[in-house]
Amino acid sequence: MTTHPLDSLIQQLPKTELHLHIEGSLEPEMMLMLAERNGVTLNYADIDAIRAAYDFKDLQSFLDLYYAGADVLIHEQDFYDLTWAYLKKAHQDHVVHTEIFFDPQTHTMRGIQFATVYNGIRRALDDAQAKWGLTSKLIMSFLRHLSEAEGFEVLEQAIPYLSGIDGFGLDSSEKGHPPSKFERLYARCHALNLPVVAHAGEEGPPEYVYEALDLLQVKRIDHGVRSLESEALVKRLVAERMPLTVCPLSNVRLKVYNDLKLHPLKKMLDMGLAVMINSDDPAYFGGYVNDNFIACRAALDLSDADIVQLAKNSFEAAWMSDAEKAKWLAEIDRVWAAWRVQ
Ligand code: HPA
Ligand SMILES: [Zn+2]
Repeated sequence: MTTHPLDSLIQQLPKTELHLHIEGSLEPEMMLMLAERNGVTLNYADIDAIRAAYDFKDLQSFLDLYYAGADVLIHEQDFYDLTWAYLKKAHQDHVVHTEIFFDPQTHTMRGIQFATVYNGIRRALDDAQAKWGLTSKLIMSFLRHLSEAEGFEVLEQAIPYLSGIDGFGLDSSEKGHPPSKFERLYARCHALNLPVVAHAGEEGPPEYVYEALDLLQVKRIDHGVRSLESEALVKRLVAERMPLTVCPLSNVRLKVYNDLKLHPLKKMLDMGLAVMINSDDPAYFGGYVNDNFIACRAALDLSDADIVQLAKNSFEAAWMSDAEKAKWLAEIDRVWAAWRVQ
């Protein structure tokens, strides 16, 4: 099969990924391997049985599986192997900078030490920077279906490791758990002088996006696609160039949209929203960053200018210095120009 010319542009462009749950990069092969290594019994006989279970009807049906899958992660080396496998994929996709979420409560609730989780992930991130120059940020996410008190508890456990934690996020079951539930917890995060983001407007209404902006003072909105239901909100997001970390294949798998052709990514780009493409939970949703780009290129008829804009937006919204951003934006223009004349 010949490669579509735009797919070689997608491959060659430097990109960042800003919305990736490291636990969601657990491929079935690694799930089985770790289950065996750690003597954990899985409810699935083989890889096909695991993949067959990836037929989600909404966010919650996915989360049930995602938390169950994480049970195979026990030792520091498991977290290292998980993170390393993702970083290798990111590097192959020419992702040069990634900002990943980890959910410590998913593990501390099962009796795994915070340090075990953190040290494994941190070491893999440091190794990827040393080996490939792949830079990264680590964002600690609170599980919003749990209580505020449990959020404060895990934040306390994180204090000794803050030199290697770059920000905080909010994920898990959105409906019924508005950002306002964590206003005081986020105030404490701000007091620690670290930036914050939150999932909002994935399944939840535009009001949750307003709460994330006004009560939690987020630097980015994760997903945010339901913002489109409010014209006033869109206007504000455009005016503020508030980044929305959009995850197209995730949205289709979790039935936010029934078909990728119905996804508003292109419309959002045309409206001037600061959107970019991310994989969210690539092992569960059918692909990594370039898979998402290629699927969107095909379903939404993206142009080369659209693809370049998405890549540029990914740097605009990244937590890196202006000098680093300028360097990568120039590299994008260089790659685009070379692609056009080939
Ligand atoms: O897509 C998601 N949404 C909310 N919580 C999550 N935790 C992992 N992935 C997700
Ligand atoms: Zn997510």
